Amino acid sequence: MKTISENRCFGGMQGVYSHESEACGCEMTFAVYMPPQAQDGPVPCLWYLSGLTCTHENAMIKAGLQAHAAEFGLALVFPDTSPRGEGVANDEAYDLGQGAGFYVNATETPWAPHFQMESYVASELRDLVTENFAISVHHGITGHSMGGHGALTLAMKYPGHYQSLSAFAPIANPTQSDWGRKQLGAYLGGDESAWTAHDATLLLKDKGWSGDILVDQGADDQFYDLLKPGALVAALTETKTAHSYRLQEGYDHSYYFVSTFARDHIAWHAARLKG
Ligand SMILES: N[C@@H](CCC(=O)N[C@@H](CS)C(=O)NCC(=O)O)C(=O)O
Repeated sequence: MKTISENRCFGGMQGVYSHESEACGCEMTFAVYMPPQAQDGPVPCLWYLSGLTCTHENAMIKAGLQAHAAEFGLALVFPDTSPRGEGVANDEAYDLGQGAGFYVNATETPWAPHFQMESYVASELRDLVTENFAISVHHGITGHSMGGHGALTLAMKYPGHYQSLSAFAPIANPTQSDWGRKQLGAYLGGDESAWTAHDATLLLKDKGWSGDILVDQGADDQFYDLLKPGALVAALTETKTAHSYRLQEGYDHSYYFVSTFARDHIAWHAARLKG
């Protein structure tokens, strides 16, 4: 693991690091925020998965999570959204390839050799940060848009991995959306039965979630129709999953929306990760 930068931030440390990823077969960059409480021993860890076009950096500099993480004593991990580099497959579209890994393990050409973001986030990077930082066994997960999809699906796919769950404007029903069908088809192939394990709405009905879920969604989100929040809310209701779904009047899809509700999400996770 290489240190790219470390900056004191709200009494803790915002770091950016890179490492050679076995899962993705390339160098991966990620960011970790350690709160001041970590000086006294391991702290719970909140994973923040970012959306389309993002790197580890967008949320780190725009979501304003660090002040709240310092207040509540949570570490933050910001993974990249895909493998990157010259030898890594890409596409001209902003929503496929580099910057758009969708948190799945690709099985199809040309993506399969590097696009293994599910294993990367759920296993490899988790092991790496747990070994190298004062992080406890308590992990929560959240994310925005494609990252909200990643948070919801990884939490349900890996029971026991994450003890708390929330999302900001998640891609909630990707098998029924152009933000999903295109990418799941490219990465996993045309057999749609392979897609269902990567759709939060379908996973909720199939496997469910053992805890409760906080979802914030902007009512003026310019991508509202692609995100399909209604399908997720219907599944939450149908499965009697405890949740707080908040449709936020006037808010769009941007980091102004994410940063506005960042403290509520940190408080949600902190309350569930202390036990
Ligand atoms: N077509 C848009 C879609 C991308 C987009 O809005 N991405 C969201 C996540 S889905 C984002 O977080 N963008 C980066 C940022 O706002 O810093 C663009 O390329 O700007």
